[in-house]
Parts: sequence; C-alpha cells; structure tokens
Amino acid sequence: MKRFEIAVGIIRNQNAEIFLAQRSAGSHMANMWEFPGGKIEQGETPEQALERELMEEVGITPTGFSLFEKQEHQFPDRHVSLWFFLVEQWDGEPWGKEGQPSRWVAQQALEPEQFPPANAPVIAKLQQTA
Ligand SMILES: Nc1nc2c([nH]c(=O)n2[C@H]2C[C@H](O)[C@@H](COP(=O)(O)OP(=O)(O)OP(=O)(O)O)O2)c(=O)[nH]1
Ligand SMILES: [Mg+2]
Repeated sequence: MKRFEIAVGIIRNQNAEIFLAQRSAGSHMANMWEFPGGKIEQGETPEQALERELMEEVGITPTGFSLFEKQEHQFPDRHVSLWFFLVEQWDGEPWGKEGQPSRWVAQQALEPEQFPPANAPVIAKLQQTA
C-alpha cells in the first residue's frame, strides 16, 4: 500500500472566504475541489512543504499559519496523512498558477461532497468554529 504525507493550506481571507482549486483531470481525486497543497518531500517539514506547494500551485508565500487538523484517510489504493494548515496571512494574491480553475467560497457554503472524502471532518470543524 502506498503512503503519502500531504501538506495543504486552508487559505482564509478577512471575509471568511476560502480559496479553492480544482484537481486536474488525470490526477488522483480528479476534478474534485481541494485546498491547495501536495506531497511532503523527503527531508522537508510539513511547514516547508506547505510553503513550497503554495508557491508552486497558487503563487503565494504564507506568512501566518498554524496546524488546524491532522487527518488520516485510507483510500482504496493508498493511505494519506493530511496536515491541514489554516493560512490567514500571506504575501501575494492566490491564483491558479498551474492553469487549474480556482475560486473563493464562503466558509459556510463549502460543500463536502465536492471534495475528496478525507476532507469531510475538517470542513465540519471549520464550519463549527466559525
Ligand atoms: N492538495 C490536496 N490534496 C488532497 C486534499 N484532500 C485529499 O484527500 N487530498 C489528497 C489527494 C492526493 O492523493 C493527495 C495530494 O497529492 P497531490 O496530487 O496534490 O500532490 P502534489 O501536489 O505533490 O502533486 P504531484 O507532484 O504528485 O503531481 O492528497 C486537499 O484538500 N488538498
Ligand atoms: Mg497538489
């Protein structure tokens, strides 16, 4: 069984909107909406991976963030450990730097069925703690 450690950023602005990106057609969990992020590489801390992935995928440098939730999820073909960081300060303006569709959505309007199944608990927690 493949195992992956993933760092993702829940990028939240002062209007309580969250920046989402759409996963590409050929990827795992294709076409689902996600919090931007990706695999933690050998020798990287989760925080370093977050900084690298957010620059690669959405062109921002997170400057104020903290771990919000850690979630384990067993997919049919792989196990993922997700580090969900809440990012509330950053340099730059996020955009779909790799050509992926992206949008801001009000936190309370996030719909868990549009995300990979691993995200349901963290979305519930976000909406409860608003
Ligand atoms: N980015 C992201 N990935 C998520 C979320 N929820 C979730 O289950 N995942 C899963 C899907 C993937 O199996 C994995 C993320 O890997 P990825 O494909 O984004 O990895 P990466 O950016 O390093 O991409 P690559 O270089 O391997 O193509 O975590 C989420 O909210 N955001
Ligand atoms: Mg990614």
